[in-house]
Amino acid sequence: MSTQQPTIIYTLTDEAPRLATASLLPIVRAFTAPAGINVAESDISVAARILGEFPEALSEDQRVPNNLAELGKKTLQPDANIIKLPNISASVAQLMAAIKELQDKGYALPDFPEDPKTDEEKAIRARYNKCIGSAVNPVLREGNSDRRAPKAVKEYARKNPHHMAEWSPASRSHVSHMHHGDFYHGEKSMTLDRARDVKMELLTNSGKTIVLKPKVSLKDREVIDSMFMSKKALLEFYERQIEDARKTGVMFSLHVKATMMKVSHPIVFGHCVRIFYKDAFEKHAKLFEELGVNVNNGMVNLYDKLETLPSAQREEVLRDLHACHENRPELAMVDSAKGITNFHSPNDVIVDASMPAMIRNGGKMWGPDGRLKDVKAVMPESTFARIYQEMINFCKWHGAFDPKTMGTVPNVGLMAQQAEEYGSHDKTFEIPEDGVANITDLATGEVLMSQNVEAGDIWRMCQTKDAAIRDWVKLAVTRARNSGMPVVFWLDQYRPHERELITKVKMYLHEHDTTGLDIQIMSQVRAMRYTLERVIRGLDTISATGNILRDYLTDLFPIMELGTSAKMLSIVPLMAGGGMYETGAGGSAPKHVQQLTEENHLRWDSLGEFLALAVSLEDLGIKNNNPRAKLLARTLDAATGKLLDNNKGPSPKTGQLDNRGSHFYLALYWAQELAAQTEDKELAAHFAPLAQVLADNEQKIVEELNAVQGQPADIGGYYLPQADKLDAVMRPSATLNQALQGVAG
Ligand SMILES: NC(=O)C1=CN([C@@H]2O[C@H](COP(=O)(O)OP(=O)(O)OC[C@H]3O[C@@H](n4cnc5c(N)ncnc54)[C@H](OP(=O)(O)O)[C@@H]3O)[C@@H](O)[C@H]2O)C=CC1
Ligand SMILES: O=C(O)CCC(=O)C(=O)O
Ligand SMILES: [Mg+2]
Repeated sequence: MSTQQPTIIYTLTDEAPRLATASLLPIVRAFTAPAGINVAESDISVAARILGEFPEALSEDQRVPNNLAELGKKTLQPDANIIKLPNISASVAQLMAAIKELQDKGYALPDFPEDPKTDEEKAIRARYNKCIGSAVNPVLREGNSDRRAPKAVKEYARKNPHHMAEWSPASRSHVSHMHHGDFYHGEKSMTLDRARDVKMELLTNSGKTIVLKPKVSLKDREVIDSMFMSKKALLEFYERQIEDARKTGVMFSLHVKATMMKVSHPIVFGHCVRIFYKDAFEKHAKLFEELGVNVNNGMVNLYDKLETLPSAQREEVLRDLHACHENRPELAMVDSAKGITNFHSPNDVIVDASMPAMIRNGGKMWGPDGRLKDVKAVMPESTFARIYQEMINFCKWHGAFDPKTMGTVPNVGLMAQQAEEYGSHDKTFEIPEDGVANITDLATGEVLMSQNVEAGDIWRMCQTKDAAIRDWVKLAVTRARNSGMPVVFWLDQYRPHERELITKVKMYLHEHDTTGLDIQIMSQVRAMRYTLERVIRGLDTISATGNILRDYLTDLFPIMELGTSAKMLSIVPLMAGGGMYETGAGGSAPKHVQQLTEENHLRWDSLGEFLALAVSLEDLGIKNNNPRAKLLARTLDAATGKLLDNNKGPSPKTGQLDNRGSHFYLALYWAQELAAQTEDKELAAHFAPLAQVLADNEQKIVEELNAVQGQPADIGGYYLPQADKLDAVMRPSATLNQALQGVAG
């Protein structure tokens, strides 16, 4: 690869997007190569990240570079142009499954130490921990977030509205959150007066000093927060909510984000499971301890451990677990046919996607009997849970949203430089003993923030850099100016962290010409109400939010407006000048892989990839003064519009056009657009034969693509599919493959 050649880095990730890439990337390359644009790959899948972490365990030919670290460095360079597909943020159970698959494939990785004791085990565990949870996004997102539905997509949704279930004012569904003892209520926050190095330490009531984090380097004007969740308050809260659900006869459902909040939320999740099955956990406490059961990783962890017991003993435990259900409410199900509950695995129910799905379903979730029912959605942390209750209230009063008429709510989200919760993982601790948790200046000994905590409380520190906040305000103003939409900063003056942000937002707004712009600051609940009042009148409102609400709102509104967040344009203008173009705002759709392996149908919609590629090309065109890149971007957008108009997106049903078929149509329309344009005759001539051959063979290609469906497909692995098998499954049309090869020359 010449260093002069403009390059787009396309990430290889996991699950459905990885499968889709096997089909789409050859098409992308066929179109970009004639314009002199190189498309490089960077494999940041969980499998590649694991392998990259343990080079010494692998033979020479098995070793892979640490792509994530390389890509992280790239985001700091002004010429970065990265297309980032969603990746698995792995739970412990997923990580263990991935390790097992790799070991079975001959990679001599060490076993995952579930309960590390020796120094060696602890060191291995620390390395594996780097691969758990949201390990990619905080590293790559060196910019704030701009997520919106492009005009064509919104228009399409208005003309082709997805199904929205009805909302009844009599619905008993609601959100339950803590009213004291959670992160919101105990938060302290401050803006630094200068750069400082601090430590996090616990002074126990028994007189010990435990240094939990020896050094955190903080920058001048950075906002830091110290907050804790009381274990006692959390357990009481769960007990009360479980009992309330039982008494009132609604289903119980827990919604957390154990993937992104990889340290705190598995603990929060585990407490709920143990309280729900309290009697069985008390009775078998010793046995569970011996087995090393850890339901922070879900009930699946317990079931797996029980497999090692003699059958009589196992049956007894299972009977006792079942008996708990007598005195407990029904649990919402992930898969009622298979008996998989919300407690099975902490990565099955992820709040950003799970709450919108429930609201779209008229406030209902699936029950154990396979019926949709009203539900108590339990989200312990009140900070953000309240927005969902506000939306539910609104739906009960006004009925379901109407995708035909509703306005749009784009988001400008603060996330750069590991803002807020993103950077908190290595500063989150389960408190071992009662005491005082201090953040102390290393040089002066000054205690900056102090909390009284008890054993089992979760204490954490968050950081938000001044430069990131300043850039976020700028992005919000730019978006307001470019779109003509009002902006609401969702900030709560009663929350200490957000009070600090309000001061900075007001200050940095003065750096911009805001004449004629409508920019307001409102607490979350008011912001939601205000936005929804506009939404039902067809009015658009930009939400400018912190990191968690960025995540929540960019699934919530798109799922109401478009049926899915996969159709979002998701741009990260990198602070160093480059660009990262994410594909959609959703995840990696694990259920789609199952359908592919069972029925050879991939319902993944690559619209997010199409949109991302167009802005990536446009950016490349502008920054490199490359007219061909700009032309590719324009024609790709036109092709995507045509694809929407002609309804050539993938169908969820096996036997109909799927992901691969939609890629074919994109190629056809893109080639036709390029052949038809007159500003670059050479490129037109280059693509005319492809346009012709694809059009002539449309029926044949679609038949070839559809004919393979209905049978199981073997891709040679889940976390590390086998390249040749993946290729064969995802590129089954010889006619299409030949045509693409022809254009590549
Ligand atoms: N940017 C990133 O890296 C992100 C990664 N994740 C990770 O993804 C994994 C799965 O997360 P989960 O919470 O289940 O959320 P997902 O968004 O993956 O799945 C929820 C549902 O959304 C629908 N969906 C999402 N994307 C598409 C698409 N492109 N085409 C069609 N339908 C789509 C599917 O609905 P249906 O089943 O009805 O087809 C899917 O089942 C987790 O490991 C999570 O951590 C999550 C969010 C962002
Ligand atoms: O990083 C993650 O784990 C998920 C991110 C996510 O859901 C999002 O950015 O919308
Ligand atoms: Mg999300």
